[in-house]
Amino acid sequence: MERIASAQLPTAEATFTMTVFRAEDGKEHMVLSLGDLKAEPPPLVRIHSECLTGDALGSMRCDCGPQLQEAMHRIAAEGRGAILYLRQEGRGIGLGNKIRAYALQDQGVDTVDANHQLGFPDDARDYRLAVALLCEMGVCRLRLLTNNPRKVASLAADGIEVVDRVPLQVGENPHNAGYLATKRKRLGHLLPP
Ligand SMILES: Nc1nc2c(ncn2[C@@H]2O[C@H](COP(=O)(O)OP(=O)(O)OP(=O)(O)O)[C@@H](O)[C@H]2O)c(=O)[nH]1
Repeated sequence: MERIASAQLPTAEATFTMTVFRAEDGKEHMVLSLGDLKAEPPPLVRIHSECLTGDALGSMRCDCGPQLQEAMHRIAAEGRGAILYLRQEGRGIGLGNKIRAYALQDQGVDTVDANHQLGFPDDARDYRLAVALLCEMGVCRLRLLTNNPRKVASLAADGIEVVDRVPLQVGENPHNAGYLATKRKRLGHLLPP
């Protein structure tokens, strides 16, 4: 993981430091950070997977956009923390394939079966990327903003101590109710029924 550049990024929530890293496959990933990440208590961290449709366009098919906004808001409120923005669009299958999966979901297939019909696993992400970024920043203990127990387990398996899982339940709407229900029932996300 190569550190490329860092600069200040003023936003409505806070002025974050944005740092770009390049992985061995050439993909660029981003960390938005605030305050001293090595101080106690362990910082609030969000590991966010790229979602062009939700993060940039405000799509209501998923909860990604509101989760990103809420993570920025909570980190700003604490005055320290980080968002790792991983370029693993579409749970790792890429934008074109995610839209193929959306087209299948438009015909009634759920998000997991749509991935399978396209020949992908339900979740193709690799959190070793996140571990490499955390190690680069010297963060070995954190409080993780997520509803996804798989994320917590992946980090723990690679030696990152998740001292607390902080739920991030925002952005439910009539368009994504079925999608969220599938995340809960088939992907193990800790979401209210
Ligand atoms: N393949 C696929 N990817 C999707 C779909 N909807 C959203 N995504 C992607 O899912 C990723 C976000 O993952 P989620 O499963 O929503 O949440 P998570 O990161 O596992 O868990 P949280 O930390 O609780 O948010 C982003 O990369 C989105 O682009 C879909 O229907 N199909």
